[in-house]
Order: sequence, then C-alpha cells, then structure tokens
Amino acid sequence: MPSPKPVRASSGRSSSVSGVGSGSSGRYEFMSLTRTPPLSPSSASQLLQRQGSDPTTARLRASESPNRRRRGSASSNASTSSTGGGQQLPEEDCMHLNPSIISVALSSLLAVDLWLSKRLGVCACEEASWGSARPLMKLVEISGHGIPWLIGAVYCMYKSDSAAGQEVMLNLLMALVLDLVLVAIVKAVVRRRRPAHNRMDMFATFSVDRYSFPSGHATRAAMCARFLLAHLVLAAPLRVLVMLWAVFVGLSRVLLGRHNVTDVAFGFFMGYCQYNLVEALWLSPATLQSMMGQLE
Ligand SMILES: CC(C)=CCC/C(C)=C/COP(=O)(O)O
Repeated sequence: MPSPKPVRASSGRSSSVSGVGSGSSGRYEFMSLTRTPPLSPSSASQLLQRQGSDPTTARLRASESPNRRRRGSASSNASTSSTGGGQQLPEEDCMHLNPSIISVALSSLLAVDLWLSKRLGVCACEEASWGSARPLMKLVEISGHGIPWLIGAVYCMYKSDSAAGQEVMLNLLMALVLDLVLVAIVKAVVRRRRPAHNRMDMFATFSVDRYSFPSGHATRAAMCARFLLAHLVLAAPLRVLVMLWAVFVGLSRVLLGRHNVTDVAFGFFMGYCQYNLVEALWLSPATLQSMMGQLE
C-alpha cells in the first residue's frame, strides 16, 4: 500500500494515473482525483477513459458521492457544461457516467453468476455434495451431445421411406451442423474460460470446447426441442417430455460444473433463435433436386 505522500502540483496527477494502472491502494488514488490542480481537457479525458475501463476504479467512482464528485470537479475548473440546476459539470464526467454504471452493473451480474454457478455445481466431482448423481448427469450430457444427434439424424434419414421424412431429417442434419459452427464461432470470439471447478472429462470435444460461452449443449437442446415440437406429431405428454429434457440438459451443465448460469441462459436464447434461421434456410425437395442436378 503506498504511503499518503503529499501530492505535488505537477507530479501528483501523474502519480495517481500510474497508481490506478498498477493497482495500488484505491483510497490514495481516489483522494488524488479531487486534490490535484487543473487538468488539460485531453489528459482529463484520458484519465476518465482509463477509469471506465478499470473495474476497481469504476467501483470507486460509483461509490463516490455525487456532491463530492461535483465539488472536486468544479475546483478543477476544467472544461465544463451546464446542468439543469445550473451546476457546472466537466464534460468528461457527463460522457463517462453511463459507461461506468454499465460496467458496474455488468461486473455485479458476472459476480452473481460466478457465485451462483459455483454453488450450483453440486455434481462437479464425485466428492461434491451431489457427487453420487454425477453418472446420471453425464447420461443427460450424452443425450445432448452432438455426436448421437448427428448419427441419429443420418440414420433416420436413411431409414425413412417417405420424402417428407427425409426432408425433415436432412434439415435437422443441416441445423445440427449450423449449430456446431455458430457455437464454435461465438466460443472462439468470447473465449470465456470454463468454471474453475469443472473437470475437463467430456467425451468427444473440439478445441474451442475448452471455452464455455455459450453452452453448446444448451443451444442444441433448445434448437432441437423447437425442431421436434414443430416437425414431429407428438402427443401432449411427449411434447412436455421434450421440453423437460431441454431444460434438464441445460441445468445439468451447471450442476456438472461445466458452465456458468449465463453460458446456459445465453445458450438457450441462441438455440431458440437458431431455429428461426433453420426455418428461413429450410431445404425443400425442389432446392434439393436442383442441388443434386448441379452435382450431376
Ligand atoms: C464432437 C461434436 C460433434 C460435438 C461436440 C459437442 C460438444 C462437446 C459441445 C460442448 O458443449 P458445451 O459447450 O455445452 O460443453
């Protein structure tokens, strides 16, 4: 923790800025913001931008009272703008207030997500509180895995003796491949690591599956459930079963410690939307015939 050195007119600001970056005591940085002499608009803007991007300083700014912030800002005499009450606020404060609120809200959501996911990971290993249910959860995991679904769709397409059945199975196959590609892209872009309590003992994975956002099982479960409900004539109890299966696949990802809650929630949302894409890209017999014709 840095000692509260007296802040010199010229060097005080620069020491505070480097302190923010180096993660030293939050209190020291906070005080230096209100005590330092006037800033040029460009250096003030740079400082505020750094604060917006740094979670620790963003929290400090959020906890700072508005009056104190205004007092400190007014004394700085930096570039100002009028507010409704006639009070002068630096323009930089106005511009960066919203982003810092959003980043505080996001950090809070992520903190709750991590905490909840850790608490719900009760089957993450055999020694965990519901460790004995792990084999059952792994069965649920396999039921939502890509390989059984791909094999099942190819088998049903091959066995189907009606053109309509073949068309549905071909489109299911296309949907499954589309899902694998889209999930891989999002995982590769977001690169969120799997929870620390996860054991990486999953069967048949791609390299992007070391990332957890979104849950591929959740996207597949939501998309396939919608697909089955729309294209298979099922009795009401079976329809309920399909929906329960999808929910259970998603829940099992968190219980197994494979994912955080937000990975699964977004996975459900993405899978639900993916089905709309499948409908839009639906391969009809006419499209298939023309594709076959082009191949010949
Ligand atoms: C090898 C094939 C065809 C699919 C991989 C399926 C898989 C392992 C996805 C990862 O799911 P989560 O993101 O839910 O862990």
